[in-house]
Amino acid sequence: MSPPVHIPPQPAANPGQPHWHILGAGAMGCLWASIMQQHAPSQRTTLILRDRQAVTDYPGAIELQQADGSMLRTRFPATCPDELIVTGTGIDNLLVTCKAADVVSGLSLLKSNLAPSTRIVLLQNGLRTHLQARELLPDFSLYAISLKHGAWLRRAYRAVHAGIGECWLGALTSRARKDPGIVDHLPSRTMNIHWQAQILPRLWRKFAINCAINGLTVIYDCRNGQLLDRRDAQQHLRSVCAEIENLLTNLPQAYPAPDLLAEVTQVLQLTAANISSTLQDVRRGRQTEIAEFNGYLCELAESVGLPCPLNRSIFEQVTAQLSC
Ligand SMILES: NC(=O)C1=CN([C@@H]2O[C@H](COP(=O)(O)OP(=O)(O)OC[C@H]3O[C@@H](n4cnc5c(N)ncnc54)[C@H](OP(=O)(O)O)[C@@H]3O)[C@@H](O)[C@H]2O)C=CC1
Ligand SMILES: CC(C)(CO)C(=O)C(=O)O
Repeated sequence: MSPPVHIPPQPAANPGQPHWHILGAGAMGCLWASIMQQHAPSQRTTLILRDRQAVTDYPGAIELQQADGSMLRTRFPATCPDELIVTGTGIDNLLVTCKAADVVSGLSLLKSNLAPSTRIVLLQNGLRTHLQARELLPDFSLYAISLKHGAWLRRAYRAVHAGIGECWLGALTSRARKDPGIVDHLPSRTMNIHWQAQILPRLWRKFAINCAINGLTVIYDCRNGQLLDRRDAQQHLRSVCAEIENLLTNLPQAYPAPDLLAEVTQVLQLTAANISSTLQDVRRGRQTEIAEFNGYLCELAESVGLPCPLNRSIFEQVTAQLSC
């Protein structure tokens, strides 16, 4: 492995340069912080960790193994919501990289540090969080990124950029729609970020893909590609995709997902060696995002009387894994 490349310490406050705060320094937070600082060394990036104890334990730097195997070691200052609230620090740009279940509570905590002009970018999988955040902050500059990059943590603050993909960035509120220039303040080349005028259809499509894949990888306890190798899993996948397609065609607020099985098959081939995020969470005994995938789909379906037995069964089986 090559020796780490050290990025110099952060510059002092520079009014001409954006200052990004990153909420949640897990796999995605470490990846984006490192790439953002590499992309624009004169900008400042501050990590927002969960609490004061996390700030005390933080080693002062993040190491990222990049997709080409090279290592990047970058120093970042860290803070936590408590400190930001007590000091009344204003946040100009916020990248939200915690899990979906933590987004609304995290944004609510930081509300006094945010102004309508604050650019807030969500990059969670799922959909519910985006809709809830939009309800919480309707007049703010709120964006969403749908991404095909993969990252995981070797241990705390040691991330691996496992799969290079693309990202689509779009507005969730009308204020954000007026500022597509945000893409220039993000590492658009390294992360392959494209501005997407209509982000919701893309979020729905990714949601459908996560509903089809993630839970099944837990049920069959396998890497993504193995869902295509096992006859029982393949048959299950086919039926689940058909149920999701039917639900999304009939749910009033949804965007239909035509040819879902074909796209899911392609994703499984491209990510064959990956362990899905949900299976990784189950193996580590961590809360999964299954409630945001099949759980949310069932809530939507059942609220209008649409049957969803396969998705309900996936939701229940995955949830049961963590409670036993
Ligand atoms: N990893 C991947 O390859 C991909 C991830 N995504 C999406 O990105 C999101 C993040 O995923 P990932 O990085 O893997 O998740 P991780 O669990 O690795 O990271 C989440 C981090 O957020 C922290 N956190 C939670 N709440 C707060 C809070 N209130 N204040 C500060 N920090 C907080 C967690 O801290 P603690 O450890 O204390 O809980 C944890 O460090 C998910 O929604 C996922 O679906 C999308 C595509 C790919
Ligand atoms: C598309 C997929 C399944 C790739 O692993 C993913 O997004 C995840 O693991 O959450």
